[in-house]
Amino acid sequence: MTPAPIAVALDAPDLETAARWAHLVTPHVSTVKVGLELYLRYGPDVIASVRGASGVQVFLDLKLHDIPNTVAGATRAVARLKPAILTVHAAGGPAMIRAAVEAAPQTKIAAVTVLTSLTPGDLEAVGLRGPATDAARRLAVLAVEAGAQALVCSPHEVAAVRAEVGPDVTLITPGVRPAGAAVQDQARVATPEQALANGADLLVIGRPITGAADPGAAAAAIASALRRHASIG
Ligand SMILES: O=c1ccn([C@@H]2O[C@H](COP(=O)(O)O)[C@@H](O)[C@H]2O)c(=O)[nH]1
Repeated sequence: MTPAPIAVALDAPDLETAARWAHLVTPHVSTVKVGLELYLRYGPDVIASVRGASGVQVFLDLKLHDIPNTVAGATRAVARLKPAILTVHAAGGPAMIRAAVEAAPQTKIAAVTVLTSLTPGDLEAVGLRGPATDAARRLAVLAVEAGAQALVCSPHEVAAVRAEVGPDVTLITPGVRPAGAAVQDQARVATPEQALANGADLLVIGRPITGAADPGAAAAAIASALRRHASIG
């Protein structure tokens, strides 16, 4: 069976836990995601540990955001680990995004538009007036024009972003919660089925899977619900 288009966020406090989660979920999902907590604690070794023998696709979610020269250097430093996807913040601007794209020709650079944890009040407070969709669309176009091959946005904005950037850009949505699951610190959320129906290519799901008693079973259940939905819808 083809693994589901899910990136499991391995936000674990230690390497052993992350490697165990990766081992349990990789039969069911296409991708595992390494974020700041794990990478800052363990560095490059974490990639081999979570990739394991399965060779699952690794998404390195470092959300780089600095001047272009610094981001180019940081991107070169991690490109040798061959992550399939690496994130930068779209708000870093076109020159920064282009620097990342040129520094890692074998890795998809994904630009984060508007963090899924931000509420309308938060957006206003950081000077982004108007709906999240407006900012996400604007940042998406800027990032794609600068060479980004993928974008990160919430399931609420993904249809509008797709309409702006067309079918060839990979759209990645965190902020995904199965019906009834706790929303936690996320703000703009939807179910896995809704996120896919809205046009997402890859769903980022962390705690609803890794916080389950059996993360492998939780990943398998979401994957099979998505398959059922796709065959009915
Ligand atoms: O806008 C964004 C960008 C990245 N993330 C990351 O996705 C996961 C979500 O984990 P959950 O446990 O499913 O909430 C996490 O690693 C974030 O750093 C995001 O949530 N929103």
